[in-house]
Amino acid sequence: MAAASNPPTFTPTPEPKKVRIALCQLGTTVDKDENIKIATKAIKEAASAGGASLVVLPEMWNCPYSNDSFPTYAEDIDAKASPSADALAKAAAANGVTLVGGSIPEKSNNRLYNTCLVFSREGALLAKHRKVHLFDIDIPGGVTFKESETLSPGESITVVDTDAGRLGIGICYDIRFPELAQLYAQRGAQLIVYPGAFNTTTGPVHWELLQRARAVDNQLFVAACSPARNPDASYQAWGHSTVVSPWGQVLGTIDEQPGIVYAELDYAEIQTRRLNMPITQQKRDDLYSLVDKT
Ligand SMILES: NC(=O)CC(=O)C(=O)O
Repeated sequence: MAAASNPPTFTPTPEPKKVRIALCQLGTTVDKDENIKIATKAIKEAASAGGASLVVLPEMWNCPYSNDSFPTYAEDIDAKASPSADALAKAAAANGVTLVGGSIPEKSNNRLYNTCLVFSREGALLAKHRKVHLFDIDIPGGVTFKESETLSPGESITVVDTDAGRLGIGICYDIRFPELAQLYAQRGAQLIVYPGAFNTTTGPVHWELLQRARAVDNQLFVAACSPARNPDASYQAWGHSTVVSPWGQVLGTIDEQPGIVYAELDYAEIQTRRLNMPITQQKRDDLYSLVDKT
């Protein structure tokens, strides 16, 4: 039997617990300051009225989703010149929530990235994930988009321990790559969070399907948070922010309008599903394996 080239077992996860998650499906405008206000208000509502301890924002929540916008709305996070990051840190601390801050265009060393920031309940920056797989597609009669015209891909993957569990982070198109989710599962992620903005061509067919597939393949929770649809925008977001259980059940979802989706995540379900159906022990490392190159 050939030796497996990567560890066959899961990294131990933090203690199972229950977490109330809120996905804020924000309506974005062309006005960045206004978008920051909208996001701040939604985080407050999710924490106070909604009782969430984990709050998630959508992909590119501070700007329109377009290659024209990314360079002009981009902020330098490392240089601490980021009003959006500052607002997120403050909102996480003011409301005492773990915050997966969707994504914003980031500028760094003459490059642009599609970047997600994760903050602790105290407002400390815990992780920064740059979208690894850029969204370059051309579907005639449907949607054509080429993020690589303006953006560069991230070069690392992100698993982060938070008060709301061990989270794997991906951004939108990253969800289409099952190996990434599998690596996150191997590293003990309990929940994979995908800020994302599918569209009216791919969304109806693939959005929920991919979330349920990643959840069932890896027997963990998946949450994907979209912007609301703006009829005036050049890119028509699908909306439908959704939370899925390790059994592939939709725990919460919404249509394309602005709103907040809530769900209870009971992390004990992960262990139950893996005990009941031990696919990670049953996989054939002698026939195939996933290579972790990070
Ligand atoms: N916007 C994306 O990154 C991905 C998307 O819309 C799709 O995969 O479809």
